[in-house]
Amino acid sequence: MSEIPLDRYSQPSDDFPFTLNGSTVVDTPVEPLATGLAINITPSSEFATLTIEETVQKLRTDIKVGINNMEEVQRRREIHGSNEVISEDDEDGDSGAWGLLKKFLSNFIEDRLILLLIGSAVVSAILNNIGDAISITAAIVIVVLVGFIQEYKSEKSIEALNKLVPAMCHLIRFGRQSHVLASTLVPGDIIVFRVGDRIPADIRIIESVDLSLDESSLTGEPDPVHKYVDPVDMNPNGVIPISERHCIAFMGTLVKEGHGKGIVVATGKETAFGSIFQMMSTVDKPKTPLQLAMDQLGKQLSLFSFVVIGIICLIGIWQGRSWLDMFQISVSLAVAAIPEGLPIIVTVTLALGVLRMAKRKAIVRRLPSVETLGSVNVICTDKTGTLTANHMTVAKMWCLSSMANKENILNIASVTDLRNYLTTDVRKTLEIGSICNNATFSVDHSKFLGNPTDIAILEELDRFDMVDQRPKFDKLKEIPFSSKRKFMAVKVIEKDTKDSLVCVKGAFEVIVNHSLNYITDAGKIEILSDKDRGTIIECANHLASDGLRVLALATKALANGDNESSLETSDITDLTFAGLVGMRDPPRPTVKPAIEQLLQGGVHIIMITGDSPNTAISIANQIGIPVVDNETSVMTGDKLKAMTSDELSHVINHVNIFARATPEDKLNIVEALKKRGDVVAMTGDGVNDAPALKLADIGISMGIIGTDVAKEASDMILTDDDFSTILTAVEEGKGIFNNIQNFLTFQLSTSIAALSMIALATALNLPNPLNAMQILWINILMDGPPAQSLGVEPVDHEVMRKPPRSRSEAILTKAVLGRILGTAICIILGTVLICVKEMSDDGEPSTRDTTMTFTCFVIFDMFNALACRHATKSIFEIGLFSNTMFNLSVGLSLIAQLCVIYVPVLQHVFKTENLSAFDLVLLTCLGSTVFIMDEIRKFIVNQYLTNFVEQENRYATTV
Ligand SMILES: Nc1ncnc2c1ncn2[C@@H]1O[C@H](COP(=O)(O)OP(=O)(O)OP(=O)(O)O)[C@@H](O)[C@H]1O
Ligand SMILES: [Ca+2]
Repeated sequence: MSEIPLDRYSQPSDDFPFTLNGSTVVDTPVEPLATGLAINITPSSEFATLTIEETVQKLRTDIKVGINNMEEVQRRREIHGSNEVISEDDEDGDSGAWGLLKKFLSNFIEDRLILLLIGSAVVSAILNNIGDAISITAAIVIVVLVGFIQEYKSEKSIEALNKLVPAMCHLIRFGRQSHVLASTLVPGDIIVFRVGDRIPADIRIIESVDLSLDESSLTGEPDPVHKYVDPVDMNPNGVIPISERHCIAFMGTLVKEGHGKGIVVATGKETAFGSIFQMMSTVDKPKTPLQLAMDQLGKQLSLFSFVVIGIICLIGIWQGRSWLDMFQISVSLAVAAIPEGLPIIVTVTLALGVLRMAKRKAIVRRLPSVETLGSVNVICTDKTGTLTANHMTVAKMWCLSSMANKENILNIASVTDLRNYLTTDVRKTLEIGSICNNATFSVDHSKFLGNPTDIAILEELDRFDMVDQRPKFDKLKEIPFSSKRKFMAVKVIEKDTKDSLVCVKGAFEVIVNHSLNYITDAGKIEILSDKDRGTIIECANHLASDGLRVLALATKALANGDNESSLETSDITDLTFAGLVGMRDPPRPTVKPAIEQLLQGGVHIIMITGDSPNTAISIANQIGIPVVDNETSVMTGDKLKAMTSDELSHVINHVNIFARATPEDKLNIVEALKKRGDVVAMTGDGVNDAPALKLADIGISMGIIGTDVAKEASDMILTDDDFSTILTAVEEGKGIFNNIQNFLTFQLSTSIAALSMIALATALNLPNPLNAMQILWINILMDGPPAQSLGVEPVDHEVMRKPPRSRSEAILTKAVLGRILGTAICIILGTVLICVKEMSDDGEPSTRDTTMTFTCFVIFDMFNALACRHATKSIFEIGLFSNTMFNLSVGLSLIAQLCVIYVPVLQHVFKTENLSAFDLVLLTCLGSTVFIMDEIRKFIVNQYLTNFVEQENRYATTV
């Protein structure tokens, strides 16, 4: 049974057609939909009208503790099934051996060519040509079997793709909260959710704080919907439409704002999403551009082959050959020449590539993205957590009064006893840092959990012999940190003294602008002069140029006893400045080499960060992002906002850093780049990043710190949040494309050679060099395992030295076509040579003659496959044994070929006879010419390329 997690790559949330025929789906049973299917009433329509108490009672659960009995959980799972949406397609497709057999048999009927072959077997039988009839039947079964196995494999690998991103949720059960797989939920479970989460089941909301959900995946309505806990009035006319169930959070929708809590009322198929999905499963999965191109190529080739075969057939009959013979040859030729396996091999190659990428920490959510990856020429990346480790430590501190200027910055890392430096302003700075803080110590993990910036401050307290100040205070209100505001503030009241104050920490520009006073080393409060402001900014910039993230800390005393829980952004004025802290977040060690390779491959890299320009430049220098000139290469968010999209696209070519940028700026950046025709990859993790991730050609989200919203909007997820994984993915993307080109070369050259040879023989009125069975055999080699194994050729790391492929570039480039024709000509000449030599003795095609010709062709083709493993590199460079699948399938094909020649039963079927060892050696020598020829071509190409690169380098050094 194949589960379809909501993340199913083939079902992007934005274009998954929940709106059928323009009308929004509403789950009333009365209205059958255009597809002829009515949607069932789902439990949420009833629960929407119940109060919280009624819901709790009905589902026998507890708001605080959740379900408190494992047996009960199991019982409910047995009744309702696991919380997964399963498509009906897969359900009956998997109903055991019978389902498989049915599928297998349907292959005989669906393929018209196979039907024709069956027809010809029947005709042979009627004409008493039993031998022929049996052989053809055997051949048909083999052909269909090979195709069937491949198709099965392709389906299996696509199913595996669907399971790559399991949905998770925060569950309360047995009185504890835990992070679990969404598939484990049962009705009655209590769930908490917050901004960025995806709703894991249909949930009756019992707590809602500023809660609004994006239900577009369900209703097609783009605006977020507010949700609250009050029940909906009963609807006398029947069922309440989905859009009016404002106390229900539906499975698959996304939390856009706020947070909440709720009781699971329906899971899996019983959810609104599930009931709609069941209908949708009949809708065709979208194909990737490459698959479409392959389909088209297949159609063109079919048409071409049909015309050629038609002509061959007519000429043959006109020449007076047996029409049954001609019919059989033509149909076999059609089976062989038409690369019907092509689309499947492409799909399998893409799917296997995606699985390989997943092992290397990049999960591609949509198949077409694999192709786009190879064309990416601009990567926009976040700094914190992607380029850097996201592990912050306080490296330096500075206070105005006790340290005066940038010469006296306190270097925390190099001081052994920090207690000696604990002046009042330093103490205040740290106190504010611990009060304005959301990190918590987890005894379970024996470390701090929360925002790395917050953690860094708490971790430093010990060395100053200080303790967390939060237990002394009651928190009244918080303005949470946001990348847009760039500060965080809390209003607290001291428990003992009832002193009320505001503590703020954030980007130094913001804090300094809102500061009126500063605190001295003796604890007095003095007016902050403009000169002082200048000094602070100078020191902050000095810290930043060292690659540190700089935060300023400030406070503001309120009236004693002020316990009103209100705090607005406008209250953050007239602050008292305390000090600066500089935090180090070291670059990930893997990033520098990755950037070097990407730059070599002509990829433009842009860092987008909320940190200050100096911090960004310093980090860029450390990891090798070129900053040619601090004026043109670095742009701040303010400057960016003042520009139009057109203006931006004119200058963006030179920009490598956007500093003090907000997630909203990312959208403008992507737009400007796309305007230039760039193929853009953009990283992101927050809810605000989603629009930019969607707009980018490849939206990349972070597996660890990313929100569900960002993941949903993205095309690819980095499970380790590491920038260098993007390189891996781009590399794989390019590699997969090359592999596809390579097996295309192999298939098409074989196909053209076979077709031309028969056409030639017919046109020249010579006997047919290959009989129907032999042609079908060649078809199996060509469409089957050897071709498939070319698709899993390991990636050659040198692909990164070539520039990104243009998106409009055809798969069959001139170079590829040249290779195909060259190879085909070589095979034809060689095989015709053998054929003519063998037939020259008596002019009649004996069994030996066709055996020789047939074996010659097969050996040629295996050498051809070997040559096709790489477009430009010698086989000895890539290693004869680097593709085990290939060696295995070619080895087995050759053994099978020997069986066909030497095993008596098969001799009968294929009309072959024993060949001498000398014959085999001769054929091998001849067959290897196609390989040798290609090696020579590669040598010449490489020679030319090296010269070219040398010239380029020489040019680069002279400039
Ligand atoms: N938890 C926090 N509390 C207060 N201020 C913070 C906090 N985190 C960051 N800042 C301040 O806001 C600035 C911008 O941080 P922000 O988190 O927006 O950067 P970012 O966009 O995450 O960085 P990047 O794009 O490199 O990942 C920082 O330079 C810092 O001064
Ligand atoms: Ca074929």
